[in-house]
Amino acid sequence: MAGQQLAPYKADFLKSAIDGGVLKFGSFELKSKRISPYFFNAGDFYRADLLQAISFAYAKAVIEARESGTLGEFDIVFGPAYKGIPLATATTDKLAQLDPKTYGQICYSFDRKEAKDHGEGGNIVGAPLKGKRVLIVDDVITAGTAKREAIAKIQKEGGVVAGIVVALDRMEKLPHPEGDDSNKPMPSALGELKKEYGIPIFAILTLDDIIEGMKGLASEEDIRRTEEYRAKYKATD
Ligand SMILES: O=P(O)(O)OC[C@H]1O[C@H](OP(=O)(O)OP(=O)(O)O)[C@H](O)[C@@H]1O
Ligand SMILES: O=C(O)c1cc(=O)[nH]c(=O)[nH]1
Repeated sequence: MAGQQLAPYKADFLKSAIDGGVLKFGSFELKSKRISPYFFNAGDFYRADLLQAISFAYAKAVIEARESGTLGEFDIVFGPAYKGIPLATATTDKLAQLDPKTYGQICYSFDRKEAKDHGEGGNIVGAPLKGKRVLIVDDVITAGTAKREAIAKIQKEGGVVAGIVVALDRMEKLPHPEGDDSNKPMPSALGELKKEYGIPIFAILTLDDIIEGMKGLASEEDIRRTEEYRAKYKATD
């Protein structure tokens, strides 16, 4: 059964992602330029029930991380443009709904990909980041490039990054300086970012969870190609 080993909220989330067609199979070029046989398109969580499912899963993951001590306190939920924007706003709302006492006053904000030069101007929409502890909510981590960009923007505004939560950790290694196809071992993007910035980074699902959850739902060919991809880009940690 899909996601049998997973916490119920993770298994429900995986089922929503598969049923909602968010998890796609084929050939996709990633931000890192790798060609992947699968793609997790968080932009497809556009129906109200799917948005509820994704925001519930993020909120549960955040609450769990706070309760276990993995994640410290935060003031703002930040969604990197573009796909992070609805994720961060919906998660803020869901956190306050699930635990109004703890999260009723948290705020959200997000960046613009291009600065606005009229009206209120600037790069950030929503709560000002200066002096605040900021939790980044994004869809997927692959090579960590988008996460580095988000951290730099937050720091430039005077915010302090408290952690990062994503829906999916693709468990991929960083690109090798000699070329991405060198087949040389490399550490994971997630692990290196954690070390470099000293912040918690956690995911609702990993690629391993997805492969397990695909069994019986996706074609044997899609599963085989995804497993081959995992073997090729698997990180050392
Ligand atoms: O480089 P990584 O941190 O591993 O993440 C990969 C990211 O790349 C994509 O975002 P993109 O910048 O393409 O923006 P989008 O949200 O507008 O799709 C995708 O949504 C992931 O968030
Ligand atoms: O690495 C990416 O660009 C990427 C991977 C993925 O599964 N989904 C996505 O939106 N982006």
